[in-house]
Amino acid sequence: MAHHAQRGEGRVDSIFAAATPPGRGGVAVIRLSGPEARAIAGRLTGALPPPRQAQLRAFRDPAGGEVLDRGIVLLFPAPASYTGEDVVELQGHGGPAVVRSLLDALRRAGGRLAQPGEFTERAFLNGRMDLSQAEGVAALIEADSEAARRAAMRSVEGAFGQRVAELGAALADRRARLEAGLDFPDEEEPAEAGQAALADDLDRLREQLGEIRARAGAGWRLSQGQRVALVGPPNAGKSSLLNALTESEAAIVAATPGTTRDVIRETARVAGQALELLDTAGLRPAAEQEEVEREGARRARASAEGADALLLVVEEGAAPGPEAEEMALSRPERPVLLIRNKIDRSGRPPGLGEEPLGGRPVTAAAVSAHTGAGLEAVREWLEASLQAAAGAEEPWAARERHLEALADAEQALGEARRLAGDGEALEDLVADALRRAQQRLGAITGAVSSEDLLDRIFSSFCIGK
Ligand SMILES: Nc1nc2c(ncn2[C@@H]2O[C@H](COP(=O)(O)OP(=O)(O)OP(=O)(O)O)[C@@H](O)[C@H]2O)c(=O)[nH]1
Ligand SMILES: [K+]
Ligand SMILES: [Mg+2]
Repeated sequence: MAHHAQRGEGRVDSIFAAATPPGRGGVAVIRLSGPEARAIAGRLTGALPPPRQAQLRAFRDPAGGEVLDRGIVLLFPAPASYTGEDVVELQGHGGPAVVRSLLDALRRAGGRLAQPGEFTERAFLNGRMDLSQAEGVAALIEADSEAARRAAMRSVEGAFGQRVAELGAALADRRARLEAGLDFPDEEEPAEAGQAALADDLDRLREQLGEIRARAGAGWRLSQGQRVALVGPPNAGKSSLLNALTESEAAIVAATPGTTRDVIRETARVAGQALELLDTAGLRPAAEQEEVEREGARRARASAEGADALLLVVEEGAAPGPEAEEMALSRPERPVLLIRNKIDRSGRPPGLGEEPLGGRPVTAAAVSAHTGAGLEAVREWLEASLQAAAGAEEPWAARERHLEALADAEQALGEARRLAGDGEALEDLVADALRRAQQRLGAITGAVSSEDLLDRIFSSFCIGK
């Protein structure tokens, strides 16, 4: 597989890529890494500057000597570079033709165009970072909110990987004790004492794992972006609210009930974070629905199902009706805001309050989609509820594969704990479950990894990283 040409037997080749995005800009950065990086760059620039010193050079065609561009050269010698190899950076003018000509010259000078994520993969293979940190780098680049950036930085700086590695080491210790027979030393010692100590230790380890899962889970949800659905009876003003909250004209608004049939999606920004707002068809009792309306209601239900929070919209003074109310309360843990719209007609002041809905209190907001009154309170409610729904303070940027590994480890530890609690001295089985948990944790940091796993991880990176 080309992606891993540098690994295994044989020599390591030297790779290059533009580190800045395609398009036009003031400066484009091209990076080279590998044992031949100095020689290859030197064929374009002549003598390289001393390490970490920026110097101006002409970038020449290695064959004809034509000056392709003029810019800054930087050398980062191995091992104290991003990849752990010799790295040379060329900073040229940020135009597509300039970048193309430099990349072509580097290829002819003996380099190979890097695969997506290949620089970071080399950093991992050379021990510059663990896998969770490498994936944190990808999360940092993908982050488009302040909260996601912070979570990614925590992972890049190694907090996630370190906690996972510490727990893995604790599991290894516990397993070593078991395998050495220290818990159940001889026939005279009552077996219950050893059993109880083992059970206590396993409880503690599971608690630590639970904390890690909570923080990784919260980070994963952050990276997913959250969805909020507008639901309610026809003509309540759902589409008007979608437009007002997203400052768009995405949804058709009309005085005719049943205007919205398809689900309309639009991005709203709340506290610097993008969330997806869904406008849905108005809901009436099934008996009154005609064919298209029924399909609209089905789509509304499906969208509401997966939403992280619901805005239940009614006209001020009206009831939501059983269909909308049932949908709003279908998942008790999910935040619901009851919106009383069109207060411009009654002159009621905007603001938040509390009202019973299906027997439990929910927050209610008095708003006007027309004047915008009360919409700030809706945004604040969204910010607070979605933060709470993400759970855990100080989340770590994490991917789905991390959550899977943590869930598997939790299952294995749970099994170990059950065996320990059974009162049977099944040391081998407990040790075996601990080993499985440890292995799954090792997959997060890369202590345990396979070529296949690395391929999947790094191929999702952008080129030049
Ligand atoms: N006075 C007043 N009228 C509003 C307000 N919001 C919406 N309307 C009007 O109410 C009617 C219905 O608005 P829509 O936004 O289409 O309502 P909807 O809930 O999306 O309706 P359906 O898609 O048919 O279910 C339109 O005539 C809107 O102009 C408001 O805040 N004040
Ligand atoms: K309407
Ligand atoms: Mg509508």
